[in-house]
Amino acid sequence: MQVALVGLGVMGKNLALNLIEKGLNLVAYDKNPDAGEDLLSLAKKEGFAERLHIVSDLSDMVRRLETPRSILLLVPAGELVDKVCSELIEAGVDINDIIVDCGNSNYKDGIARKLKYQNKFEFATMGISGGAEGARHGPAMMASGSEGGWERIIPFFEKVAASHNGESCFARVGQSASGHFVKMVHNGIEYALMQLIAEVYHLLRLGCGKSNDEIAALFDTWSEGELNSYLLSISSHILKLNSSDNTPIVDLIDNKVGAKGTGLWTAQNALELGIAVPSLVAAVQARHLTNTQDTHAALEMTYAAKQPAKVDIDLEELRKAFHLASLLCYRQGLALIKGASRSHQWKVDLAKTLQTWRAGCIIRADYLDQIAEGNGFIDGLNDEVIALRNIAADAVRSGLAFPVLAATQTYYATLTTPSNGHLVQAQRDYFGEHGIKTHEGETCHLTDLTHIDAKVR
Ligand SMILES: NC(=O)C1=CN([C@@H]2O[C@H](COP(=O)(O)OP(=O)(O)OC[C@H]3O[C@@H](n4cnc5c(N)ncnc54)[C@H](OP(=O)(O)O)[C@@H]3O)[C@@H](O)[C@H]2O)C=CC1
Ligand SMILES: O=C(CO)[C@H](O)[C@H](O)COP(=O)(O)O
Repeated sequence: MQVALVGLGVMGKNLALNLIEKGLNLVAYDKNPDAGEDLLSLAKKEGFAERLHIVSDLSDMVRRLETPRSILLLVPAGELVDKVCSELIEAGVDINDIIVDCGNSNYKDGIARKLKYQNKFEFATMGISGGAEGARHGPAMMASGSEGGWERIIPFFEKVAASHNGESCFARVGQSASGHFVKMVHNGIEYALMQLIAEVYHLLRLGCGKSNDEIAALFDTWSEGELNSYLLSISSHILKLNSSDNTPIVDLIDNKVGAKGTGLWTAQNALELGIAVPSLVAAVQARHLTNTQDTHAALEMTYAAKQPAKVDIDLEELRKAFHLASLLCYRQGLALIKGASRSHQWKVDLAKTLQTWRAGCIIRADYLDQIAEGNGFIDGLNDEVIALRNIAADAVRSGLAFPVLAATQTYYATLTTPSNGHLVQAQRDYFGEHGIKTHEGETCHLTDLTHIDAKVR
């Protein structure tokens, strides 16, 4: 089988090597000729360059491909995707060809492009996760759509993707551009889990005065049990890295955090759909706050100045709190996918979605077994509930900032304790005559239930 790949950066180069290694013939192009040369020399070194053909323009690529053509794009999201699509039309792709956008594109752009290109070629979308290592050795692949062109390439993607217990982490999760929506939410969860780990680190380092090595050792102990996850493992590894003069690498890094858009889109979509994902939103805003010039988060860049320990944390309680908080981040993401699927009629299969996250991707974790068992995956975690409450309280008492930990504890409490919406309903009706709904389900006004002599002015 033969496919083409446009964009040979971090993801494209590594996916290209993976594709060739698995037996595919690849025609590859990047606007930067050095990227093609670099890929060719890597493929030579690994001994499978005979299945790789680097081209220096898209017309040559289109000419060389067997028809119907299958072309993958791994270029930065946004206008560049349309630019490459236009160039490919110019180069001669036709209605029988499939072009799969594999970047982190906004799913709304995917829906628009499907319509825009419907008479030119088949436009399909697929989210990929796993970074450079995943792309090289087996990423998670979240595809969608029911187009005919997929049938040609699916058997191959199933082999190229990571696998978990012998099952591929490639799936067409639902209809339309739902694959990109699922990848977007994957990243929203990713932001929240990264921030949560950073907050646990923060509490231990500044709150309890532990060293990077001690925290790394604790993370390693946790990884030996049910908390084993890719993000926890890389965090421990990072904490153990030292510069040549033995300074911990983390202490040399500025604390302003960038973002490319998927976390923000997750928050925006959740707000638009009316689905609560407070931990995911808090993680996006935590990044924003690191970039706000006049906050301490931005000004006090490093941990170099030693601060005295302020809180006494029970480490077993911290482990349990971290466990429940992590599960709750996935719960929010899955609720968002479910709600969006219902609104857009995408028929997203959550079991297939979770299957794509089992290996290869950034949010892979052993406790996904627990999540895959179904909706009740946070039921019965009574000790963890108490632990989350106690740790959140300890954290707040330290005076340091824990946006995701606090939001997650509040999220759980909101799910499981009485709400105070009745007073807010009454306030809205008092000033704006918006109406209230009673326990009996009757819609009326405060003035239907009581006589109000004179309203507060
Ligand atoms: N890095 C990651 O961990 C992940 C990234 N993604 C997504 O995958 C996509 C690619 O990401 P990544 O590989 O990191 O990005 P890179 O910036 O490393 O690579 C993009 C490549 O596309 C090339 N390119 C740009 N414009 C064109 C064009 N018009 N024609 C051909 N090639 C072009 C770039 O060339 P040049 O450098 O000369 O501009 C570059 O080599 C993005 O959408 C990203 O969000 C998804 C999952 C993980
Ligand atoms: O998709 C990814 C991982 O799954 C990319 O690494 C992405 O760039 C991460 O998002 P951000 O750059 O906003 O942190």
